[in-house]
Amino acid sequence: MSTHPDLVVSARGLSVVLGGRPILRRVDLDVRRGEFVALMGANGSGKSTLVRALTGLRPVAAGEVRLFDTPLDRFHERQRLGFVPQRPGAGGGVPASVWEVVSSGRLTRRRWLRPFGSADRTAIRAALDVVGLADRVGDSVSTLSGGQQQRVLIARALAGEPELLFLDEPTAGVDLPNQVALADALGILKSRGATIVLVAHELGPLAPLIDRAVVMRDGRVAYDGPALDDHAVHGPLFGDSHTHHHHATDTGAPHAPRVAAPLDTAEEGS
Ligand SMILES: Nc1ncnc2c1ncn2[C@@H]1O[C@H](COP(=O)(O)OP(=O)(O)OP(=O)(O)O)[C@@H](O)[C@H]1O
Repeated sequence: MSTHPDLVVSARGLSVVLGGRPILRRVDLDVRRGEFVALMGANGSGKSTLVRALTGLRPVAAGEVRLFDTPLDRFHERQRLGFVPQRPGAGGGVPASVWEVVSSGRLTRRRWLRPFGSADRTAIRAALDVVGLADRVGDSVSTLSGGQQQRVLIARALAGEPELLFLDEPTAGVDLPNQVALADALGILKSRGATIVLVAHELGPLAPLIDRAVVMRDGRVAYDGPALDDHAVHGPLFGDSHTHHHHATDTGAPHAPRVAAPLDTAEEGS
C-alpha cells in the first residue's frame, strides 16, 4: 500500500519494551521529505530508543514503522539511510584511519567484492571536505579530538549519500567551532534535499536548520511542533513533574504543535 509517498518516516502506535520495561509508549511520528526534525527531551525519555527503533536496531513491541512508505520489515534499501551513533565507542580504540572509517560509509553502495570506483572516491572526498577533515585522511581516528571524531562519523554517513539521516546527539561534548562545522555540513546535506532526524539536548548553531521539534517525555511524544529555543526546551517540558503546559490544540492542523494527551489515557498493556 503506497499511500504517503512524501512520508519518509512514519511511526504509528510505536511501542518498544526493553528488559521488560516499556520504553516507548505508542509513539506517533511523521517526518516528511526534506524535513529537519530535532528530537529532544530529558535523559532517559526514549530519544535514542526511538531513533534505533526507527532504523530497525530495536525490536518493535507494538505499532508500525514505515520508511519511505515501506514497512520496516520489508525495507531493504539500507543505502538510503545514514545513522550517526552517539560518540562513546565511536573511535573506540580501533586504530582505523579517517579514510578507512569514512570509506566504510560507502560499503552499502558498493557492489559485493568490487573495489571502490571513482564515484565512491568522489563521494568519500566530498564528505571529508564537508566536515573539514580532507587533510587528515591518514590520521588514526583515535588521535583526533572528540569533536573531530564526531565529524568523522558524520562524514562516514555523508559518504553513503543518504536520503534519510539519523544522528544521535552529535553535538554532545563537542566544542563550539566543531558544532558550527557540523551545522555547516548538515546545512549542505539539507540543501541537497535530505531528510534529517537529530537527537539533541541543545540546538546551538543547529537551531536555524531545524524545521520542527519533537520532545519526548517518559517514552511518549510530549510536544510536536515548531522548533523551540533552547530556553523553552529546558523549561516545563523537560521537567519530571507530570503537569502539562503548552496549550493543547485539537485542530489537528498540520503545523499546529501537538501536545501529548494526559499520561493516563494511553497506557499500554504489558
Ligand atoms: N538495552 C536496554 N535495556 C533496558 N533498558 C534500556 C535499554 N536501553 C535503554 N534503556 C532504558 O530506556 C530508557 C530510555 O533510554 P534512551 O537511551 O532511549 O533515552 P534517551 O532519551 O536517548 O536518553 P539520553 O539522553 O540519556 O541518551 C532509559 O530508562 C534506559 O535506561
